[in-house]
Amino acid sequence: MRTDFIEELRWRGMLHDMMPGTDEQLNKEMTAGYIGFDPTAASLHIGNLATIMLLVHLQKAGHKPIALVGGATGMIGDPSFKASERSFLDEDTLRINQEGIRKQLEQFLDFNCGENSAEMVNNYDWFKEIGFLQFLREAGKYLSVNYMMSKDSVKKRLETGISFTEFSYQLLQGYDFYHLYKHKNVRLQMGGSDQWGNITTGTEIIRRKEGDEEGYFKAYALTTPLVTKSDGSKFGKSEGGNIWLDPTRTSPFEFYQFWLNQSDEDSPRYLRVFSLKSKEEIEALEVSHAAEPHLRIMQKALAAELTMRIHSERDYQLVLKASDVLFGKATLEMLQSIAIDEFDTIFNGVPQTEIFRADWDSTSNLLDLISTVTNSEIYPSKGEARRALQQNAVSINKVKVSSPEQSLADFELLQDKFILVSKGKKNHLIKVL
Ligand SMILES: N[C@@H](Cc1ccc(O)cc1)C(=O)O
Repeated sequence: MRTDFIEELRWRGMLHDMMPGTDEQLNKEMTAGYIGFDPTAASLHIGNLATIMLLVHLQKAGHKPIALVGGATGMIGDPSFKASERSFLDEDTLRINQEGIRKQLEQFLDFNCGENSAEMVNNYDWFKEIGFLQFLREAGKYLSVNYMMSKDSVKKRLETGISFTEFSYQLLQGYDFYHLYKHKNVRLQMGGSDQWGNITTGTEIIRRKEGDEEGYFKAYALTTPLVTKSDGSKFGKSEGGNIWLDPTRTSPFEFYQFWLNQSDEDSPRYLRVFSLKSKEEIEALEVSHAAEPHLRIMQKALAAELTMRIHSERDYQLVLKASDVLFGKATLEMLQSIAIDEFDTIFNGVPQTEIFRADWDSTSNLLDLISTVTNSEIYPSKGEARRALQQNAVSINKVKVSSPEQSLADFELLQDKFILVSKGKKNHLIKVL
C-alpha cells in the first residue's frame, strides 16, 4: 500500500523544494526515486543521514528507492556551493571509499520486499562505457553554457574561478538522472537543498531529450533542507570533526553522546528528521520533556533510536553502561558485571595506564598506586594525589576511599585485570598486564 510521501516529509519539516507535479507523479503510481552519494570519504556522516532518510521514507511510502554511489562523479568533485576547487582523490582511495559507502547504504533500505525493493547502482558502470565525444554529443549538446552558468550553486565560483572539469560536474549528475530514467524508469531525484541545481540539470536533460507530454514532466526533483543548529554553529560536527557512521571513526559512545547533547530547541526538529517515530509519538515525547526538561527525554529518545539503528542494540546497551560508569551512578556491582570483551568499548576515550602485575603485587598502598598514574589529568602530581585522597575525593572501582592509608587489598581487580580510579567525573583506568 502506498501512503503520502510528500505529506510525511511536510510534517517532518523535510521538504525544502519540489518541482510542480511531483506529488501528482507519486500519487499516480509506484515511483522509483534516487539519491547519489559521492565517495569523498570511506564513511558517510550524519550530514548524509538526512538525505538517506528521504530514501527510507520513500520506500516506507511504497515507492522504490535507488541509492547511487558516485564512482564516476567522485573522480570529479561536486563544486556546488564550494568556495574553491578541490584536489582529486586518487583511485585507490576512491575504490576503498566507494566500498565503504556502499556497505553503509545497504543497511538502511530493504533490498528484498517485492516490487519496491531498493537497488544500488554505481555511475562508474555507465560512465566507463562512454567516450568523451559521445558524451559531448549525448549530453553536452542539450544544455547551453548560459543555462549551466545560471545556477546558484556555481555562481560564486564563476567569479572566483572554476575548472572546466568541475564546471562539467552538473552534466555528469544530469546524465545520471537521464540514464536512470531510461534504464530503470526513475522519475524522481532527491537530495539536500544544495543539490537543486544539479538535480534540475537532470530534469532539463530529460525534458530536452525525451520531451514532455502536454505539460507533464517525465522527471521530478525534490530537496530537503540542510540540517541546521539554532545556535548558528554547524550541525554534525564535534570537536573531533565530523560525526561518522563508521564505529571505528566515531565510537558508538561518542555517537550517542552527540545526540544526547543536542539542545532543547533543536531536538524536536531532529526527532522529526532522524527518527522514524510517528507524529503522535514525537508530540508525546515533547509533552513529557516539557514537564521535566532536566530528564532530557527528547535527547535520550533520539540518542537511543539512532544508536540502535546505526550501530546495534548491544552497542546501545554498552553505551548506557558506559555513561553510568563514566558519569555517575555506577556501583561496584555494575563494574563487576562488565564482561572482559566490553572493557575496550566502555572505556574507549578514558585515559588509561598499564602497569605490570609484579608492580601491582608489590604495591601495598594506595598513594603508591595512584602515583603510578600521576601526570594523568586526574592527578597532575603526587602531592595532589595525596591531597585528593585526604579529602576523600577518590573512588576506586566506584567505592569511596576512606583514608589514604587504606590497604589495596580491600580492592579487587575487575576481571582480574582492571582498576578504575575516579575523582568526581574524571576517570582513569589502570590495566594490570
Ligand atoms: N552531487 C551529489 C552526489 C551525486 C552524484 C551523482 C548523482 O547522480 C547524484 C548525486 C553530492 O555531492 O552530494
